[in-house]
Amino acid sequence: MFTEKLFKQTNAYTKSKLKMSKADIEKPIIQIKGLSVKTHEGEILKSINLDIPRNKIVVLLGPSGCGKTTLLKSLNRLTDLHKELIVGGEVLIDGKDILKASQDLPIMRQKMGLLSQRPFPLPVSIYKNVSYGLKLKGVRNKKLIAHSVESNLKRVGLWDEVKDRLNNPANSLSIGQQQRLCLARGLAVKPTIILADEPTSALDPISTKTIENLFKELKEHYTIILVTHVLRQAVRLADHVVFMYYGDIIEQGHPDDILKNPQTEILKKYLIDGN
Ligand SMILES: Nc1ncnc2c1ncn2[C@@H]1O[C@H](COP(=O)(O)OP(=O)(O)OP(=O)(O)O)[C@@H](O)[C@H]1O
Repeated sequence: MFTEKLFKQTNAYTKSKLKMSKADIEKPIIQIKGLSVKTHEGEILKSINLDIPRNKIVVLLGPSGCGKTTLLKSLNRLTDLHKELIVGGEVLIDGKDILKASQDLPIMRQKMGLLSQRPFPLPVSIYKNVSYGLKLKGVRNKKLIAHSVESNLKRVGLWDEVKDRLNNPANSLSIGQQQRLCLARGLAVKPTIILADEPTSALDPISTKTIENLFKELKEHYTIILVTHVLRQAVRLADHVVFMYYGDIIEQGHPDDILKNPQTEILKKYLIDGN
């Protein structure tokens, strides 16, 4: 009985995906329509239109200050935390406009895992970091929680490294391990989208490669939106590249077109200078 329930819960996402028609799977998971973000001092995003395809890695590129992080923050309404930001337009996730105040924010945010430049583990144990989201959702079944902790730590390749010290504080891990722990914490609440803002910028090359390999595996089940300044990382990972400049999308498309055959002088210069 328990095994059956566990199976049902742990496979909920796969099943919901199987229920989707081919046409639904091919529809963009996110449609951004006329998204503008401004302050009283000026525009940060200038009426952006962008479709994010499902189960792909979409890379946001562009010089510092062009609005990449602001775009990511708009997708899970972290912009709400900055009262000075005035947000307009529509962000449709699976057809629902998440900018509408009536949306249930916590549920909407659960659909999105967030990885930042530096990992922010909670100041509790490794185990509690991964179980946190499920507990918040009201799950009390200890076997189910233990299964989730183990399977998500395995998924990010951390289980063998931490299985004998699950009760140690999360901040006893290396920065690379902490970043994978944060990814496991996010995956435990079964998001459909992962927002990653330069997630490897604080990591050593080996941890970076681990995260990159994970992203390649995870895109089978998740849509990943990745901000990076590392062009080689964009080449390695991107299915779709979006190049931004001063709050606008200048070019977007397949990495072979965007990175090897840029059409605008601005992008050509960026690819040469990296700025
Ligand atoms: N809350 C805010 N209030 C005022 N200006 C802001 C706010 N948030 C962002 N900005 C401004 O908006 C612009 C875009 O910032 P954003 O962080 O989105 O850029 P970015 O492309 O992610 O840059 P980087 O690559 O350096 O991280 C910057 O000029 C920034 O100073």
